[in-house]
Amino acid sequence: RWLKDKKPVWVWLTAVVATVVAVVVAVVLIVIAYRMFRRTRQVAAAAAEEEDYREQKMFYGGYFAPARAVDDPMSINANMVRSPERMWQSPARSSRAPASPALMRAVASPPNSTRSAVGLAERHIAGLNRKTAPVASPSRPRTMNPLPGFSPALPVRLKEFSYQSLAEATSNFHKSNELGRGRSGKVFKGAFRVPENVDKDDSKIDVAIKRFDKDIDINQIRGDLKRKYSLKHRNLVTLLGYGLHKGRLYLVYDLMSCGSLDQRLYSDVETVGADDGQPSRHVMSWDERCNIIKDAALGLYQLHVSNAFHGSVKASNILLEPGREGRRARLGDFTYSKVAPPPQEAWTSTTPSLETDMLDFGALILEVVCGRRRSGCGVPNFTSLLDWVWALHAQGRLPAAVDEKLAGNFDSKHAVNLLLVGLACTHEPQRRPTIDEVSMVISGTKSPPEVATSMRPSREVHTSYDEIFRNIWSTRKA
Ligand SMILES: Nc1ncnc2c1ncn2[C@@H]1O[C@H](COP(=O)(O)OP(=O)(O)OP(=O)(O)O)[C@@H](O)[C@H]1O
Repeated sequence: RWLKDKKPVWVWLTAVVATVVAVVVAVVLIVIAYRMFRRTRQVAAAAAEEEDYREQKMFYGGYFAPARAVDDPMSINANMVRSPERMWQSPARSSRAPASPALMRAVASPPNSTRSAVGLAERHIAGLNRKTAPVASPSRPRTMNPLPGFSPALPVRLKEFSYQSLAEATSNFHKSNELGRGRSGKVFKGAFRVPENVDKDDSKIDVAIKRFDKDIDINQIRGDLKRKYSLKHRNLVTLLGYGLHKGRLYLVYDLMSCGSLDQRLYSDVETVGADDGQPSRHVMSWDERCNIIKDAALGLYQLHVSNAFHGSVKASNILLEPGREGRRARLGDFTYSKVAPPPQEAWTSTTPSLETDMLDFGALILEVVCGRRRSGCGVPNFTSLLDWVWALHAQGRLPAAVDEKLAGNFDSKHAVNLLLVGLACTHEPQRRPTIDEVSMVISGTKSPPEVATSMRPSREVHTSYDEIFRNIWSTRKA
């Protein structure tokens, strides 16, 4: 109609200018909205971090004190950081890949550098003391890595407990307080009284106390405890303290009220929380499984960037607690004894190291996705879960590995990604992905690696560290 009306040129010009202005205004508004959204997210993340640090500062009302100045046992592990273009690609990649020059400079910087976990903690606490704003403060530490949801750990000073206080906390290690049994001892539920909080709600601190068996050689762990520090992190079960009595070692940990992953994953009957007291059927949901894998990955990432390895990543060492949206997980049962793996010349594919952690973590991912144990997986003709999943992968039927109890209620693309990254962790050591790579696949910020069916590793490489550890343990006992 406009054309027919033969409007004068100035009308056309005005229309064009108005359109351009409208588009520019729209773009500006979108940019402003996006920046505000990002800013809100940053503030929320900073507030969560702030909360973490505040909690750390007042760690159980001062009963377990946060560390302030320590000989930093934690420094960024240069070997963990690689440039993105090198990820997945280099078959001949050295497991001790050289760090980027920037990182090498950071690592070479003086002790108490702001890049160490301790430095970060101290700077942060100092920042809090000055009541600085969460985001704007120049003294606030930056998170060390780009993983979504990750914040660095803080050091915690270990407390030494007398046998008397440990016995009192557990009613003399009464059977009714027993939480579980591992290869090296029993774990009991306990509670310490906090004298300064007698009239308050938090007058008791619930803990889990691991009592090592009498015949366990505790020298390695005892040496480890000389460091007197542990880590507090939302994805690690903090070691709070220890006790020694008549050659027996006791370790005191955060109590994780929902027990361990193996107890929940492999039992689909649950009495806890049933309204009528009758056992209720409960299958761990897909979202909960994804959260647990993510939490465990962030916990392991914290250890690996701290130059430590775990050495026993398995479902019984993933401990659970209630979260806002289902249970959340923490990686438990680690000590500092595993800081600084042996020199490279001394490595074999099975020497406990960051790489064996990755093998175990890959097996853990498969266990959670498939809802089956890594050995004795319950599939006819297969004992090893890894063998079964590799076989399905060879047939192009990976989704069939997902736990059938989920009755199809899962995101099949994400499930396949998890299975692929789990399989990639079972490659020979130097080709296994690192925990930062795995974490990115888990959080969906990176695609999984190519896993050709021909890449299936030899059986020796399949050997879980757990089995090796059992052998070492029995040799030691002998
Ligand atoms: N902090 C904790 N909070 C709650 N329960 C715990 C805690 N630590 C351990 N447990 C329970 O105690 C059980 C035994 O733990 P423990 O660490 O001794 O054994 P493990 O990891 O199975 O074997 P090991 O460490 O000897 O190889 C766990 O499976 C878990 O159910």
